Amino acid sequence: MAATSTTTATIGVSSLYRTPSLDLSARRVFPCLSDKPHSCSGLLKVSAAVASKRFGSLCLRADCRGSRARCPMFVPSAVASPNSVLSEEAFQGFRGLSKSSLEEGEEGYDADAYESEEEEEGPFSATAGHDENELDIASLNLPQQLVSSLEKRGITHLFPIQRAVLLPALEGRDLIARAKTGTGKTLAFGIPIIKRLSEADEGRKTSRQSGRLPRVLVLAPTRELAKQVEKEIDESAPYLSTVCVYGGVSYNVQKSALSRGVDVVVGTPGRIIDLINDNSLRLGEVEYLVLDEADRMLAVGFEEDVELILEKLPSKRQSMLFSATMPDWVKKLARRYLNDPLTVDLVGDQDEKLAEGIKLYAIPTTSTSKRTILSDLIMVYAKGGKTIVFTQTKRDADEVSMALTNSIASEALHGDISQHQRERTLNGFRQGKFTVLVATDVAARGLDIPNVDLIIHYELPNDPETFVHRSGRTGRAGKEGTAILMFTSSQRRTVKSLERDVGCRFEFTSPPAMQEVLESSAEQVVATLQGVHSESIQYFLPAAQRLTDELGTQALAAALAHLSGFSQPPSSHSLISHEQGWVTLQLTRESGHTRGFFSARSVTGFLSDVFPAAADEVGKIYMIADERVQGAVFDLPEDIAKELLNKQLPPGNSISKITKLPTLQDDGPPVDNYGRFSNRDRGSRGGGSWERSQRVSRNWGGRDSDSDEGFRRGGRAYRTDNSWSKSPRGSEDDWLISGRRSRQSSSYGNRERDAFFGNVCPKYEASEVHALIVVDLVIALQNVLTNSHFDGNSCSNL
Ligand SMILES: Nc1ncnc2c1ncn2[C@@H]1O[C@H](COP(=O)(O)OP(=O)(O)OP(=O)(O)O)[C@@H](O)[C@H]1O
Repeated sequence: MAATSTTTATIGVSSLYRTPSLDLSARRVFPCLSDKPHSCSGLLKVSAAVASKRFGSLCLRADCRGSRARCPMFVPSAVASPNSVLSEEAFQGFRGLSKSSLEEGEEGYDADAYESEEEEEGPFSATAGHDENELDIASLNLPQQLVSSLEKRGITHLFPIQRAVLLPALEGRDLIARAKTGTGKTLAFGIPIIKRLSEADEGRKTSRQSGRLPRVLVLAPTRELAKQVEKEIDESAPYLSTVCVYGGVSYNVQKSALSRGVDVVVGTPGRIIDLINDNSLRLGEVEYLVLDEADRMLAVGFEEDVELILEKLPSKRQSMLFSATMPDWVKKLARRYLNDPLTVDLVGDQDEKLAEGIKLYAIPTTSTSKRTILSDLIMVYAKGGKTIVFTQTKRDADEVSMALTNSIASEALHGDISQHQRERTLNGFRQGKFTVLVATDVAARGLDIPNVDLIIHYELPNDPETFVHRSGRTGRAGKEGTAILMFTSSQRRTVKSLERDVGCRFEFTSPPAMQEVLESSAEQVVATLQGVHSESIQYFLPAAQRLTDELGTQALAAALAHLSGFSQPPSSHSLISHEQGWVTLQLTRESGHTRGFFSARSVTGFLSDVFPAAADEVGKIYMIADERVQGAVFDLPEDIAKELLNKQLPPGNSISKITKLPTLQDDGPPVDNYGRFSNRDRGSRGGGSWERSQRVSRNWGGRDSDSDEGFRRGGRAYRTDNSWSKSPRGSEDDWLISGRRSRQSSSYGNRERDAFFGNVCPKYEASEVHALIVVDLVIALQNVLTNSHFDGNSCSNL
């Protein structure tokens, strides 16, 4: 420390932007950097985005350090290249980033020393004279038309990623950028490109020339994202001609739009290649290239197409690459096709990757209870707002959507649905014609649907990135939102891994109790009533008057109950399986009264002693996770439970009906796809999560169950190396500790088997199906035997 002389200049970013021209270099803003001999030119750390919750507080700070040893300039990685623009957060996570930087293998820098200096100043030290209003878009010397069209859409201040990208993009630098979901990446490249195109067009007669070739090419991995980017650019700069090209629709419209002359082409790689081959799209005049969601290109198998397109671009151009992660292929692209790129990272490895304002819940379910719980979750957590439910497969998306439609208007969105229908569905959802969209991961990335209140991960995502992108469909543009992860008992550990990988915390909670569902549906009905037209009300007033006279508030309550779909009283349901007609009880034993190890077997034994009918009918039994409590929860049919609750119990034991599940013990291996394909890589848990995630992404691409443009490179992975992890059968039984088969579990078996063959048969040859049947039987037998070890009674069920 003593040997270091540190000069820190902290300057409000507005002083940068208020200069007459935005075409400034950092050195002009911080003259000390270039003028003073001690200033070690290039020793610039621009902490471009210190985002407050409201994206409000931003400062740029230049640190001129007199010591070579301690200076970020000497970090020879691309991330910390002399002109890198990094957030404070990114700098905190610098060590991890530099590992995965483009110039791997070179010497690192003393991150600890650097951090200690950070601490002295405080990583987010308030900027003297910083004023949010100084950053408003109107004062940035942008084209007036652009400012007005942004203003019309309520966009008056730059978001952090936009602030961070603006200056270097205007300087013509190539960029690699990373920011959290929903934080405005599209306009981050959109605004500078539009500004430069507009300036170039000023006074040019030929700017509207028919047949002109595109100057901007934006590559997006999915049709939906491409359309969205096009919309954002078109709405921001309607005076430019923007054309979107993607597969699944006729070529003619796209070709004639291109032939009329175009400024910006946004598209998916497959269709772009087709149009190039057809000579309808010529890229010889492209000055700006944007690769949006570059890692996703890899995941959906667009590597070759992207490279082919990049080869066809003029070498003199500006390129901007946006990517959530940096798989090897993306690094390779950056090395090969970007010119001395500047890295803008507003995420960093240590931080939560989700936008702030997204509340996360994890809710235990079983495969049989999922659907019932789902509609309750939507009722209680979305409260009539927009919800996106994510499934793993197209089939599930269809089925879940169909099942929901009985109670809530919903539609499915996945890759097998025609492009036109997908667009109709998305528009309907945007306009609020229906409130629940059930989608595969095709919809997870990039879709910007305003005001989505709730995301439900009906099935666990395959990797942390998918979780982040799915969840990022809510809480956009600084708004609040909720994401709920549904998991089964055997997936609890996976949920914990997810927390670690994403850097987030779930609130573990039970499925909504019936009371909550009733209250929420009453609230929604009341809200709907408020929307009834006053004229319509007049027609019903006499009847309402009569009813009120006869029944008082009962009349209104009856109407609310009916409109909520509860004309009949709700039946009780299990908290474990959510099946109707069942209740969940908790047995607790005081510590002095236990004989040996308290287990599921002790529970059945206990029930046999107290009330044999209960032992015969008991459903699933789970031990309570809290070590200080000797207890278990179990399901019983409602009538049996009532009788049991009236029985005299041996001293030290108590049984009660519960309305919320306590935390239960974990059993069995995780049953999901999460990180499965990266197990080998993960074995050495040494790499940072950025590094790990590359491997996840690469492998994940191979099994995408619903990728865009028909890029389906793997079948449904029911059978994996040594497990049946996605098989719908048996997953429950894997962790079932129940001593006996109950009515519940036997019905489960049939249903699941049907689902299994229904799912598998269309995808497999007859011989494979036979093999699957055999394996299925073997597993079933193993389960029975396992249970018979556990509880001799099970054998009698054979
Ligand atoms: N400066 C701004 N002020 C207000 N709203 C903005 C601003 N910039 C962008 N938005 C809005 O925020 C929303 C999210 O922007 P965008 O889709 O570009 O985010 P993103 O970072 O690309 O998200 P994702 O990673 O999910 O693709 C859009 O509706 C956009 O219009």
